[in-house]
Amino acid sequence: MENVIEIKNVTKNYSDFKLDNININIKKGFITGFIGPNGAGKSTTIKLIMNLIRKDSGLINIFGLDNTNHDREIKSRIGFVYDECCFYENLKIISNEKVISAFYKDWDHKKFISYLKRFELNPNKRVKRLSKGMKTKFAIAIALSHNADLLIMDEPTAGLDPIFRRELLDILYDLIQDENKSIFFSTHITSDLDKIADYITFINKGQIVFSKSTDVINDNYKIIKGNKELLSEIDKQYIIGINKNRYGFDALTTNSSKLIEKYQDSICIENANLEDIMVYYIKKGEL
Ligand SMILES: Nc1ncnc2c1ncn2[C@@H]1O[C@H](COP(=O)(O)OP(=O)(O)OP(=O)(O)O)[C@@H](O)[C@H]1O
Repeated sequence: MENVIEIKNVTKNYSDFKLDNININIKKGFITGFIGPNGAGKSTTIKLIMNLIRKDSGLINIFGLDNTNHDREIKSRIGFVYDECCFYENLKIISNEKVISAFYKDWDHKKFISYLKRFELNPNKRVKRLSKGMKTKFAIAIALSHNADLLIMDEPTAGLDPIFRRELLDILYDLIQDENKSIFFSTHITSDLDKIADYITFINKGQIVFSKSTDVINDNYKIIKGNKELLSEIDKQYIIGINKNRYGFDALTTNSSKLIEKYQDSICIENANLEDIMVYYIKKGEL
């Protein structure tokens, strides 16, 4: 399967943080969600992909091209949404379009106007007068209006109301039906990813915990529950993280079949969602 982004052995050092020799492959034609707790390194990774900061070592290829040597060419094919997007605050939305559209050879004015209507954004409003959510909608409208092959978004749904969030997920889902388009976005709202992501990359403390398809995740990650007696007995090699409570424990495992075989009726099993997986990996608990 073709990769649209390849991150190979990339390291970035800050005074009290290290993005530590990370490797990520983002598949062409799919939606990949990027998850991890605050300060895990998501924005740093995205800034490195977008060549906004300099890496200390490693390689980043986008569309098969080195992202530092082919900066302009690559960026013209990416729709990018992030918090510190640099629009012209004093200009109206429609005047921003005139400036920004010049950067993209495939700019589609009609599409942009239709997104403004759909997102209920007044083209004559100055950017500085937009609310946080409206600014994000404006950034999304821009990102969607130049026929980009790849959408990269850093927490695009933060600050959006649930109705628009749903609409955005529908737009992203429709977009990906064209198998040549790819989407990579970070979010803390893991339920959004439960709905639409094909792959998940999970980062913690500057290291990649895993990159897996959502099918593999759904099939393999389970929450098991048992009582206090079982807690002392259970084979800890099959447990990723554990949460003890008054009655016993619940724990994350990728080996539920082994545990069922061993403990049969003493445990009960539930599916784990992405939030469970993140929480149990990070708060591993005392095994
Ligand atoms: N310019 C910088 N100088 C020094 N440290 C930085 C700089 N930018 C980011 N960091 C540090 O890098 C670490 C990772 O930050 P990053 O913004 O990548 O995390 P994140 O996963 O996006 O977090 P969040 O979910 O809170 O947005 C943090 O400890 C942060 O303080």
